[in-house]
Amino acid sequence: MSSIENDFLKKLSEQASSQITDQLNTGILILDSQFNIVMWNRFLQVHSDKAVAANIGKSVFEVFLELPQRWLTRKLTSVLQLKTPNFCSWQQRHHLFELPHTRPITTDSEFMAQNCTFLPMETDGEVEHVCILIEDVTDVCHYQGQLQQALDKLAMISRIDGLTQIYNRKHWQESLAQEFAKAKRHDKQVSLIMFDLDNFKHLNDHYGHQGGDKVLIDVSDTVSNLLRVEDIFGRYGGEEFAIVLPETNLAGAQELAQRICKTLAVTPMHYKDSVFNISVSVGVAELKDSDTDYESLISVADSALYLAKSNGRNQVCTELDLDSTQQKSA
Ligand SMILES: Nc1nc2c(ncn2[C@@H]2O[C@H](COP(=O)(O)OP(=O)(O)OP(=O)(O)O)[C@@H](O)[C@H]2O)c(=O)[nH]1
Repeated sequence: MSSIENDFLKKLSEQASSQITDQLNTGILILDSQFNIVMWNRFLQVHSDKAVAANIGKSVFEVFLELPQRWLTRKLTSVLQLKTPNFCSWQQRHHLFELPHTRPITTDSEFMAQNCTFLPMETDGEVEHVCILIEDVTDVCHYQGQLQQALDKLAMISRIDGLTQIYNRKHWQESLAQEFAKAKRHDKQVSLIMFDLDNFKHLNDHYGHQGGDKVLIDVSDTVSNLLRVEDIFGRYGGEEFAIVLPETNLAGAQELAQRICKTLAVTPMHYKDSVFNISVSVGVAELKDSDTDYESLISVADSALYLAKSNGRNQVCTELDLDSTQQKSA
Protein backbone atom coordinates (compact mmCIF):
# COMPACT_ATOMS: atom_id res chain seq x y z
CA MET A 1 0.00 0.00 0.00
CA SER A 2 1.33 3.43 -0.93
CA SER A 3 1.93 6.10 1.75
CA ILE A 4 -0.88 8.23 0.21
CA GLU A 5 -3.30 5.30 0.61
CA ASN A 6 -2.01 4.76 4.13
CA ASP A 7 -2.57 8.42 5.12
CA PHE A 8 -6.05 8.33 3.55
CA LEU A 9 -7.03 5.22 5.56
CA LYS A 10 -5.63 6.70 8.78
CA LYS A 11 -7.60 9.94 8.27
CA LEU A 12 -10.76 7.98 7.42
CA SER A 13 -10.37 5.86 10.56
CA GLU A 14 -9.83 8.96 12.76
CA GLN A 15 -12.86 10.74 11.30
CA ALA A 16 -15.02 7.63 11.60
CA SER A 17 -14.12 7.11 15.26
CA SER A 18 -14.66 10.79 16.03
CA GLN A 19 -18.12 10.69 14.33
CA ILE A 20 -19.09 7.48 16.11
CA THR A 21 -17.83 8.82 19.45
CA ASP A 22 -20.02 11.90 19.03
CA GLN A 23 -23.10 9.82 18.22
CA LEU A 24 -22.78 7.62 21.29
CA ASN A 25 -25.29 7.94 24.10
CA THR A 26 -22.44 7.49 26.59
CA GLY A 27 -20.08 10.11 27.95
CA ILE A 28 -16.41 9.68 27.07
CA LEU A 29 -13.74 11.62 28.92
CA ILE A 30 -10.01 11.00 28.47
CA LEU A 31 -7.50 12.19 31.08
CA ASP A 32 -3.74 12.12 31.19
CA SER A 33 -1.77 10.71 34.11
CA GLN A 34 -2.06 14.07 35.95
CA PHE A 35 -5.86 13.93 35.47
CA ASN A 36 -5.86 16.79 32.98
CA ILE A 37 -8.55 16.64 30.29
CA VAL A 38 -7.36 15.37 26.90
CA MET A 39 -10.76 15.09 25.23
CA TRP A 40 -14.44 14.52 25.82
CA ASN A 41 -17.24 13.67 23.43
CA ARG A 42 -20.45 15.43 22.44
CA PHE A 43 -22.56 13.62 25.05
CA LEU A 44 -20.59 15.23 27.85
CA GLN A 45 -20.55 18.62 26.14
CA VAL A 46 -24.34 18.62 25.66
CA HIS A 47 -25.15 17.39 29.17
CA SER A 48 -22.56 19.44 31.05
CA ASP A 49 -23.16 22.56 28.98
CA LYS A 50 -19.39 23.17 29.01
CA ALA A 51 -17.39 23.88 25.84
CA VAL A 52 -14.69 21.30 25.04
CA ALA A 53 -12.05 23.64 23.65
CA ALA A 54 -12.01 25.95 26.68
CA ASN A 55 -11.35 23.06 29.02
CA ILE A 56 -8.78 20.91 27.25
CA GLY A 57 -5.61 20.68 29.34
CA LYS A 58 -7.34 21.70 32.57
CA SER A 59 -7.52 19.44 35.62
CA VAL A 60 -10.75 17.44 35.65
CA PHE A 61 -11.25 18.53 39.27
CA GLU A 62 -11.04 22.18 38.24
CA VAL A 63 -13.68 21.74 35.52
CA PHE A 64 -16.03 19.43 37.40
CA LEU A 65 -15.92 20.88 40.91
CA GLU A 66 -18.47 18.36 42.19
CA LEU A 67 -16.15 15.35 41.75
CA PRO A 68 -15.09 13.56 44.95
CA GLN A 69 -11.39 14.36 44.52
CA ARG A 70 -9.76 12.00 47.05
CA TRP A 71 -11.91 9.03 46.13
CA LEU A 72 -11.58 9.53 42.36
CA THR A 73 -7.82 10.19 42.55
CA ARG A 74 -7.39 6.85 44.34
CA LYS A 75 -9.57 5.09 41.76
CA LEU A 76 -7.79 6.60 38.72
CA THR A 77 -4.34 6.02 40.21
CA SER A 78 -5.10 2.34 40.70
CA VAL A 79 -6.33 2.07 37.07
CA LEU A 80 -3.06 3.65 35.81
CA GLN A 81 -0.79 1.63 38.10
CA LEU A 82 -2.49 -1.77 37.87
CA LYS A 83 -3.44 -1.31 34.19
CA THR A 84 -6.83 -2.85 34.87
CA PRO A 85 -10.32 -1.37 34.39
CA ASN A 86 -12.44 -0.28 37.35
CA PHE A 87 -16.15 0.40 37.77
CA CYS A 88 -18.53 2.44 39.91
CA SER A 89 -22.24 1.66 39.72
CA TRP A 90 -25.11 4.05 40.52
CA GLN A 91 -25.91 1.89 43.54
CA GLN A 92 -22.50 2.76 45.03
CA ARG A 93 -22.61 6.43 44.01
CA HIS A 94 -25.76 7.76 42.36
CA HIS A 95 -23.64 9.99 40.10
CA LEU A 96 -20.11 11.32 39.77
CA PHE A 97 -20.77 14.20 37.38
CA GLU A 98 -23.59 16.62 38.13
CA LEU A 99 -25.31 16.28 34.74
CA PRO A 100 -29.02 17.15 34.70
CA HIS A 101 -31.13 14.20 33.53
CA THR A 102 -33.42 14.67 30.56
CA ARG A 103 -36.00 11.98 31.32
CA PRO A 104 -39.69 12.93 31.38
CA ILE A 105 -40.04 11.10 34.70
CA THR A 106 -39.82 12.29 38.24
CA THR A 107 -36.85 10.89 40.13
CA ASP A 108 -35.43 11.52 43.58
CA SER A 109 -32.44 13.35 42.13
CA GLU A 110 -32.19 16.25 39.71
CA PHE A 111 -29.01 14.63 38.31
CA MET A 112 -28.55 11.76 35.89
CA ALA A 113 -27.84 8.40 37.60
CA GLN A 114 -24.56 7.05 36.22
CA ASN A 115 -22.58 3.87 35.83
CA CYS A 116 -18.94 4.89 35.36
CA THR A 117 -16.23 2.68 33.89
CA PHE A 118 -12.55 3.62 34.18
CA LEU A 119 -10.37 2.16 31.40
CA PRO A 120 -6.58 2.22 31.18
CA MET A 121 -5.48 3.41 27.70
CA GLU A 122 -2.35 1.78 26.36
CA THR A 123 -0.06 3.47 23.80
CA ASP A 124 3.18 1.73 22.83
CA GLY A 125 2.92 -0.57 25.85
CA GLU A 126 2.61 2.35 28.31
CA VAL A 127 -0.52 3.36 30.20
CA GLU A 128 -0.48 7.13 30.52
CA HIS A 129 -4.13 7.90 29.95
CA VAL A 130 -7.38 6.82 31.49
CA CYS A 131 -10.77 6.88 29.81
CA ILE A 132 -13.96 7.44 31.85
CA LEU A 133 -17.16 6.10 30.27
CA ILE A 134 -20.32 7.65 31.73
CA GLU A 135 -23.50 5.69 31.12
CA ASP A 136 -26.89 7.30 31.77
CA VAL A 137 -28.90 4.83 33.93
CA THR A 138 -31.56 7.24 35.23
CA ASP A 139 -34.38 4.99 33.95
CA VAL A 140 -32.90 1.88 35.55
CA CYS A 141 -32.45 3.73 38.84
CA HIS A 142 -36.02 5.08 38.70
CA TYR A 143 -37.67 1.72 37.92
CA GLN A 144 -35.48 -0.08 40.46
CA GLY A 145 -36.67 2.43 43.09
CA GLN A 146 -40.30 1.83 42.14
CA LEU A 147 -39.78 -1.94 42.25
CA GLN A 148 -38.19 -1.69 45.70
CA GLN A 149 -41.09 0.42 46.97
CA ALA A 150 -43.57 -2.16 45.63
CA LEU A 151 -41.60 -5.01 47.24
CA ASP A 152 -41.46 -3.15 50.58
CA LYS A 153 -45.23 -2.59 50.38
CA LEU A 154 -45.83 -6.26 49.59
CA ALA A 155 -43.60 -7.34 52.47
CA MET A 156 -45.54 -4.98 54.76
CA ILE A 157 -48.92 -6.27 53.53
CA SER A 158 -47.80 -9.86 54.14
CA ARG A 159 -47.13 -8.98 57.81
CA ILE A 160 -50.31 -7.02 58.51
CA ASP A 161 -53.82 -8.16 59.39
CA GLY A 162 -56.12 -6.62 56.77
CA LEU A 163 -58.91 -5.69 59.20
CA THR A 164 -57.11 -4.29 62.23
CA GLN A 165 -53.81 -3.19 60.61
CA ILE A 166 -51.79 -4.78 63.42
CA TYR A 167 -49.49 -7.78 62.81
CA ASN A 168 -51.12 -10.95 61.54
CA ARG A 169 -50.69 -14.24 63.35
CA LYS A 170 -47.92 -15.54 61.10
CA HIS A 171 -45.69 -12.50 61.52
CA TRP A 172 -46.53 -12.13 65.21
CA GLN A 173 -45.58 -15.76 65.83
CA GLU A 174 -42.29 -15.34 63.91
CA SER A 175 -41.52 -12.28 66.04
CA LEU A 176 -42.27 -14.22 69.22
CA ALA A 177 -39.91 -17.00 68.06
CA GLN A 178 -37.17 -14.39 67.51
CA GLU A 179 -37.73 -12.71 70.88
CA PHE A 180 -37.77 -16.11 72.57
CA ALA A 181 -34.42 -17.04 70.98
CA LYS A 182 -32.92 -13.63 71.85
CA ALA A 183 -34.09 -13.82 75.46
CA LYS A 184 -32.69 -17.36 75.84
CA ARG A 185 -29.33 -16.43 74.26
CA HIS A 186 -28.82 -13.24 76.26
CA ASP A 187 -30.59 -14.40 79.42
CA LYS A 188 -33.21 -11.65 79.14
CA GLN A 189 -36.82 -11.53 80.26
CA VAL A 190 -39.78 -11.70 77.92
CA SER A 191 -43.49 -11.86 78.75
CA LEU A 192 -46.66 -12.52 76.86
CA ILE A 193 -50.18 -11.09 77.12
CA MET A 194 -53.11 -12.76 75.38
CA PHE A 195 -56.61 -11.33 75.50
CA ASP A 196 -59.98 -12.22 74.03
CA LEU A 197 -63.17 -10.17 73.73
CA ASP A 198 -65.93 -11.29 76.07
CA ASN A 199 -69.22 -12.54 74.64
CA PHE A 200 -68.25 -11.37 71.20
CA LYS A 201 -70.73 -13.72 69.61
CA HIS A 202 -73.62 -11.79 71.31
CA LEU A 203 -72.15 -8.53 70.03
CA ASN A 204 -71.94 -9.91 66.50
CA ASP A 205 -75.49 -11.24 66.74
CA HIS A 206 -76.74 -7.87 67.98
CA TYR A 207 -74.84 -5.41 65.77
CA GLY A 208 -74.07 -7.67 62.84
CA HIS A 209 -70.67 -8.77 61.54
CA GLN A 210 -69.76 -5.22 60.47
CA GLY A 211 -70.45 -3.94 63.96
CA GLY A 212 -68.18 -6.71 65.29
CA ASP A 213 -65.48 -5.76 62.81
CA LYS A 214 -65.64 -2.12 63.90
CA VAL A 215 -65.13 -3.21 67.52
CA LEU A 216 -62.07 -5.29 66.53
CA ILE A 217 -60.59 -2.22 64.79
CA ASP A 218 -61.31 0.12 67.71
CA VAL A 219 -59.94 -2.36 70.27
CA SER A 220 -56.71 -2.68 68.23
CA ASP A 221 -56.35 1.11 68.04
CA THR A 222 -57.01 1.60 71.75
CA VAL A 223 -54.53 -1.08 72.80
CA SER A 224 -51.87 0.07 70.31
CA ASN A 225 -51.89 3.45 72.06
CA LEU A 226 -51.06 1.80 75.39
CA LEU A 227 -47.94 0.00 74.13
CA ARG A 228 -44.24 0.83 73.81
CA VAL A 229 -42.65 0.72 70.37
CA GLU A 230 -40.76 -2.47 71.27
CA ASP A 231 -43.96 -4.37 72.11
CA ILE A 232 -45.20 -6.69 69.36
CA PHE A 233 -48.96 -6.62 68.99
CA GLY A 234 -50.77 -9.09 66.75
CA ARG A 235 -54.17 -10.57 65.99
CA TYR A 236 -53.88 -14.18 67.06
CA GLY A 237 -57.27 -15.37 65.83
CA GLY A 238 -60.84 -14.06 65.30
CA GLU A 239 -61.32 -11.99 68.51
CA GLU A 240 -58.14 -13.06 70.25
CA PHE A 241 -55.08 -10.79 70.43
CA ALA A 242 -51.53 -11.26 71.67
CA ILE A 243 -48.67 -8.99 72.73
CA VAL A 244 -45.00 -9.95 73.09
CA LEU A 245 -43.27 -7.77 75.69
CA PRO A 246 -39.47 -7.90 75.30
CA GLU A 247 -37.38 -7.29 78.44
CA THR A 248 -40.47 -7.33 80.67
CA ASN A 249 -41.06 -9.50 83.75
CA LEU A 250 -44.36 -10.93 84.96
CA ALA A 251 -45.10 -7.98 87.28
CA GLY A 252 -44.56 -5.46 84.45
CA ALA A 253 -46.69 -7.49 82.06
CA GLN A 254 -49.44 -7.85 84.65
CA GLU A 255 -49.50 -4.08 85.20
CA LEU A 256 -49.92 -3.47 81.46
CA ALA A 257 -52.55 -6.23 81.22
CA GLN A 258 -54.58 -4.51 84.00
CA ARG A 259 -54.30 -1.20 82.16
CA ILE A 260 -55.54 -2.80 78.92
CA CYS A 261 -58.43 -4.55 80.68
CA LYS A 262 -59.55 -1.41 82.58
CA THR A 263 -59.08 0.96 79.64
CA LEU A 264 -61.15 -1.20 77.28
CA ALA A 265 -63.90 -1.63 79.89
CA VAL A 266 -64.39 2.15 80.13
CA THR A 267 -63.82 3.03 76.47
CA PRO A 268 -67.19 3.48 74.75
CA MET A 269 -67.51 1.70 71.40
CA HIS A 270 -69.40 3.42 68.61
CA TYR A 271 -71.20 1.72 65.77
CA LYS A 272 -73.70 3.62 63.66
CA ASP A 273 -75.99 5.32 66.23
CA SER A 274 -75.15 2.90 69.03
CA VAL A 275 -72.72 3.45 71.89
CA PHE A 276 -71.88 0.45 74.06
CA ASN A 277 -69.17 -1.04 76.28
CA ILE A 278 -67.15 -4.17 75.84
CA SER A 279 -64.74 -6.12 78.03
CA VAL A 280 -61.84 -8.48 77.61
CA SER A 281 -60.35 -11.41 79.52
CA VAL A 282 -56.59 -11.41 79.75
CA GLY A 283 -53.91 -14.06 80.38
CA VAL A 284 -50.27 -13.26 81.24
CA ALA A 285 -47.17 -15.48 81.23
CA GLU A 286 -43.44 -14.93 81.59
CA LEU A 287 -40.57 -16.88 80.06
CA LYS A 288 -39.03 -19.37 82.47
CA ASP A 289 -35.68 -21.18 82.38
CA SER A 290 -37.53 -24.45 81.93
CA ASP A 291 -39.30 -23.25 78.73
CA THR A 292 -37.69 -24.97 75.77
CA ASP A 293 -39.91 -23.49 73.06
CA TYR A 294 -42.04 -20.39 72.56
CA GLU A 295 -45.20 -22.50 72.19
CA SER A 296 -45.12 -23.28 75.92
CA LEU A 297 -45.30 -19.52 76.63
CA ILE A 298 -48.41 -19.25 74.41
CA SER A 299 -49.92 -22.28 76.07
CA VAL A 300 -49.49 -20.85 79.61
CA ALA A 301 -50.82 -17.38 78.63
CA ASP A 302 -53.79 -19.03 76.86
CA SER A 303 -54.58 -21.16 79.94
CA ALA A 304 -54.45 -18.03 82.13
CA LEU A 305 -56.82 -16.30 79.66
CA TYR A 306 -59.34 -19.15 79.92
CA LEU A 307 -59.06 -19.05 83.71
CA ALA A 308 -60.00 -15.34 83.49
CA LYS A 309 -63.01 -16.34 81.34
CA SER A 310 -64.13 -19.04 83.75
CA ASN A 311 -63.62 -16.71 86.74
CA GLY A 312 -66.27 -14.36 85.29
CA ARG A 313 -64.51 -12.43 82.41
CA ASN A 314 -63.39 -8.76 82.34
CA GLN A 315 -60.30 -9.58 84.39
CA VAL A 316 -56.61 -10.49 84.25
CA CYS A 317 -55.15 -13.85 85.31
CA THR A 318 -51.47 -14.77 85.33
CA GLU A 319 -49.59 -18.04 85.43
CA LEU A 320 -49.46 -17.58 89.26
CA ASP A 321 -53.28 -17.78 89.38
CA LEU A 322 -53.05 -21.02 87.37
CA ASP A 323 -50.65 -22.44 89.98
CA SER A 324 -52.92 -21.54 92.91
CA THR A 325 -55.99 -22.97 91.11
CA GLN A 326 -54.13 -26.22 90.54
CA GLN A 327 -53.05 -26.32 94.19
CA LYS A 328 -56.66 -25.77 95.37
CA SER A 329 -58.02 -28.52 93.16
CA ALA A 330 -55.25 -30.95 94.18
N1 LIG B 1 -67.23 -9.56 63.31
C1 LIG B 1 -66.30 -10.50 63.39
N2 LIG B 1 -66.53 -11.57 64.17
C2 LIG B 1 -65.57 -12.51 64.27
C3 LIG B 1 -64.38 -12.41 63.57
N3 LIG B 1 -63.62 -13.50 63.88
C4 LIG B 1 -64.35 -14.25 64.74
N4 LIG B 1 -65.56 -13.66 64.99
C5 LIG B 1 -66.65 -14.11 65.80
O1 LIG B 1 -66.27 -14.10 67.17
C6 LIG B 1 -67.19 -14.96 67.86
C7 LIG B 1 -66.45 -15.73 68.91
O2 LIG B 1 -67.39 -16.43 69.65
P1 LIG B 1 -67.03 -17.39 70.82
O3 LIG B 1 -65.77 -18.14 70.49
O4 LIG B 1 -68.25 -18.17 71.17
O5 LIG B 1 -66.62 -16.45 72.01
P2 LIG B 1 -67.43 -15.30 72.74
O6 LIG B 1 -68.79 -15.11 72.25
O7 LIG B 1 -66.53 -14.08 72.66
O8 LIG B 1 -67.45 -15.82 74.19
P3 LIG B 1 -66.31 -15.84 75.27
O9 LIG B 1 -65.02 -15.85 74.53
O10 LIG B 1 -66.50 -17.10 76.01
O11 LIG B 1 -66.46 -14.64 76.10
C8 LIG B 1 -67.83 -15.84 66.80
O12 LIG B 1 -69.19 -15.44 66.67
C9 LIG B 1 -67.07 -15.53 65.53
O13 LIG B 1 -67.87 -15.60 64.39
C10 LIG B 1 -64.18 -11.27 62.73
O14 LIG B 1 -63.15 -11.09 62.08
N5 LIG B 1 -65.15 -10.35 62.69
